[in-house]
This record gives sequence, structure tokens and C-alpha cells, in this order.
Amino acid sequence: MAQREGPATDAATTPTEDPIMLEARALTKHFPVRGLRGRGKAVRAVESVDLTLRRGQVVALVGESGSGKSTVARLLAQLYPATSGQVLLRGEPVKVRFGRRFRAYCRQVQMIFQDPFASLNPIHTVRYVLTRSLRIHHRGLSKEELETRLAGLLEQVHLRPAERYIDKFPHELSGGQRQRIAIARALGARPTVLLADEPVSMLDVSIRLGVLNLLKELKEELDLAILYITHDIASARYFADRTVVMYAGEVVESGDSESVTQNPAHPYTQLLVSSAPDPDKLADAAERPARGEPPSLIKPPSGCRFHPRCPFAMDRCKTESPPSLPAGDGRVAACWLYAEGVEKPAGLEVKA
Ligand SMILES: Nc1ncnc2c1ncn2[C@@H]1O[C@H](COP(=O)(O)OP(=O)(O)OP(=O)(O)O)[C@@H](O)[C@H]1O
Repeated sequence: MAQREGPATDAATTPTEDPIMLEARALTKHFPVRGLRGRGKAVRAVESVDLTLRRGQVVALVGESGSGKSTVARLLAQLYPATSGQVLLRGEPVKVRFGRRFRAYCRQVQMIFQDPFASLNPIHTVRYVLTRSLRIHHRGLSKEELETRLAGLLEQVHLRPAERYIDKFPHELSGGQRQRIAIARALGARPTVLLADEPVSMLDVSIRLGVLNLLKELKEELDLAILYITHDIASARYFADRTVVMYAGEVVESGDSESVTQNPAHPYTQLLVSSAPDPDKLADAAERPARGEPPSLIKPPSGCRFHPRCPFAMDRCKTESPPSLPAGDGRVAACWLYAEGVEKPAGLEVKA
């Protein structure tokens, strides 16, 4: 059986030939704890995460609050320096945080934030926001070119006619319209990769699907590689080609979205799926209730970080960190239950 040291990797099992645009290799981030009592301590927010974003694909990064999803996105966007590990853009290692090379990186890799209220400055009109993005990323555009591109950006995010929106301030727009402006601003750079950190979670439920559909359409039109960060594993099935599940800073499962969301292999993914608000699954969730809380990342549990909450934990799980193991359907799971010779316990229902 093929085994790999460390947690589940997304890279090993990608079946398609689409070129890799952005990649994380063993990406790790520890935040030092400040203050006298924190001396020598660190929040181990992201631990050896591998992730592959391919052209024309959406990868969902799913996990509960505090599992390290946003930190991964910020590391990929070069907003934080990594403690260790690498980010590679089209195979080239990247380590830039300032100056011209940083701007060149941002032209390729753009981020969309969760809160369209906070990410747009209230004193600037849509025209200002989009013009600024175009000017920063594409110097020397003539006035006419700028106007054409501005109208094009609004058209791309379905805010039409452009004249209706161009001179509006953020407070004159709905949450969904604001998020569309944030997306248009990102597109102004003509990126190849979008990192979308919970792009719809602050929007009304009724308009979330419209924004996700827009991102899906843009992915197809522009061949974008998209990282979609979410708490909502159900939306990953709908929106993402592949799904990567994080728990307490580590990747625990990855594979194509249909298998990961419909036939989860890792006990944590099973817990996430069973506690998603799906009326058909409520009975099952009650039978296997979530035990405990996510652990402290300053002193994470030894062995598998999920073992204190895992209904199937074995002795080995308390001491040995599980490697990435094939778990059927092309998925990999960082779980000892998938090691050779281990009998699957009753209740771990994974279709072969
Ligand atoms: N700048 C920082 N300094 C110290 N600790 C941080 C910092 N940013 C994040 N953390 C910690 O790192 C861990 C992971 O946080 P992160 O925001 O990446 O998780 P998340 O999965 O995105 O959660 P959420 O969905 O709530 O945003 C948390 O314990 C958080 O408190």
C-alpha cells in the first residue's frame, strides 16, 4: 500500500492533466504567542499542508472555525511569511512580500475576502475602486481603455448596465452587489488564481447561490484556478471539483468533491457531513454526536490531532501521527483506520 509521511496530501491523487497553477508544499505556520506567559509558545495554525490548484478547477478547503483555512489562503497570497514549506507558482518557488515582484505575484494570485462591507472602503465609488485596481496592475492604460475595461469588469460580474453602478458608493449597494464589486476588483488584475475566503458566508442565503454561480462561470470563461474556503461542506459538493478537509491545522482528507462529501472516509469528515444541516442526516448525527471541542493549537494532541474526539480512536492514534493513506475512490485520508490490516469498525460506513 502506498504510504506517505505526514498528513493527507491533495497532490498525490489528482487525476486530471490540467496544469498546476499554484501549489503549497508542506506549508507550515506557527504564530508566536505574545506576552510573558506566551514565551516560547506558538499557535501551530497550519502544519505541513500540501495543496494543488489546477487551471480551470475549484478546490474547496473545508473545516470548522479555527482549523487554519484562512491562514492557508493568506500564506498562498504571500500576506504572511511561512514558518516552513513552500508556495510554488507554476512550479517556481515564491517568496515575495514587497515591491515590484510582490505586485507581479498579486497580478497572478488575487484574494477575495469574506466581508464585502469591510473590504471596500466606504469613501470610494465603484469607479475609484476598479480604476485603482486596473491602474496598479496595468500601467499606461489610456482613458478610453480604462473606460472600456471598467465597463467590461462590471459586465463580467453581471452588474449591468454599468452606468447604474459605476458612481455608487458601497453603502448604496446590497451585500451581493458589493461582493460582485470585490470580485470585479480582483479580476481587474487579470489573475490566473483566485483565493476566495468564505466569499458568500456573510451574504443572505437567498443570494449566495448567485455569487457562487458567478464564480463558477468565471472559472469556466477565464480558466481560473479557484481556492474556495468554506465551513459549508454541502456547498463544496455543488461548487468544487475537489475538496480538501482540514482539522486543527492539518489536512485530514482530500479527493473529488462528490466522494468526499457523499462518502466521507475520515471520521472528522463524517462528523462534518453528519452535522451539516441536512434533515435526512439529523438522526445519524444524533446517534454519533460530536464529542468535545477542537483542540488547543498551542499544545495540540499527540498522534492524530482528532483522536480525543474520534469515536473510532485506537491506541496508536494517541501516539503516532497518521500518514496519508488511500481510502478508496481516489481519496486519501490521514487516518490509521486505512492502514493495511486494520479491520474497519462498525459505524465507519465507507462504500468501497
Ligand atoms: N495573526 C495571528 N496571530 C496569532 N494566531 C492566529 C493569527 N491568525 C490566526 N491565528 C490562529 O490560527 C488558528 C487558525 O486560524 P484561521 O483563521 O486560519 O482558521 P479558519 O479555519 O480560517 O477559521 P475561521 O473560519 O473562523 O476564519 C486559530 O487558532 C487562530 O486563532
